[in-house]
Amino acid sequence: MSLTLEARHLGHRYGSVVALDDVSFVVPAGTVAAIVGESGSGKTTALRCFNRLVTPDTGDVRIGDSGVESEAIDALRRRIGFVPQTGGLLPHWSVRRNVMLVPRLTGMEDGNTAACEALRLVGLPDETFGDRLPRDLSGGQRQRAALARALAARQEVVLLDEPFGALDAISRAEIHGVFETVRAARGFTALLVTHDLAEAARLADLVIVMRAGRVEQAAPFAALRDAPATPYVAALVARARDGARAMEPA
Ligand SMILES: Nc1ncnc2c1ncn2[C@@H]1O[C@H](COP(=O)(O)OP(=O)(O)OP(=O)(O)O)[C@@H](O)[C@H]1O
Repeated sequence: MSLTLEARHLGHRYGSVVALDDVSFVVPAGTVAAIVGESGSGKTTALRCFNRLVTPDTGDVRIGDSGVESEAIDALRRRIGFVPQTGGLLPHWSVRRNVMLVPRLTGMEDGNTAACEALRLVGLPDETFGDRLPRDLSGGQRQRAALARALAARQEVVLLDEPFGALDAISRAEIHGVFETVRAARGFTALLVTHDLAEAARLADLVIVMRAGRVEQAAPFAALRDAPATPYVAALVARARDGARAMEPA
């Protein structure tokens, strides 16, 4: 089973900076949504409302049928997979110990099996990679291990904050494939922050375009491309198209 995610009229300020200004969207159960937008548009702040790293000044966030405020913060964070920008693996712990963390904390009876399953899904079998330290992995492998950690307790909701941003184009393409495999196997609901519209188009069913703390448009990529709601969305799509052309061989 997977769960619907919903942001309802979120508002948030950091001092005088308005980070979120009446942000609403729905991510249907079992789908992937990407929040895209330029630096400072409020993407990370919106994402962090879902695991209560940020408490919005106004509005509320719901996962399934309940508001996130109604659940103890630790319990909430353990049932939501989270992949931060840097992966967030503990550097002195082996890959296996990192991936086992949440299954252990939640007392999962088959935690070991679940962790090994997650590692196999992301293409890092425990026999080969379990004993390694994060520094002994490539950047792409580290982010795969971070993805395995976020899924090891069979989480139904996954939040990803620019998880592939620091990778080169080849590792990115590889991990996109891994993400799609994992998604097909698990059927979670995911919210992904990225500044890359092409990545959003590939991985997400719904693309939420943010600008200056507001949602400009939330729609499947094809709808953004064919019927952009604002000149900003049209410009973003045109820029992504030009970028894709520049990558093609001459
Ligand atoms: N802890 C903070 N204190 C003060 N201002 C903050 C804080 N976190 C974010 N901001 C400001 O709030 C606005 C939105 O930030 P946020 O990180 O949500 O944007 P973003 O779209 O995720 O940006 P990026 O792509 O650069 O990560 C920005 O103007 C940022 O400078």
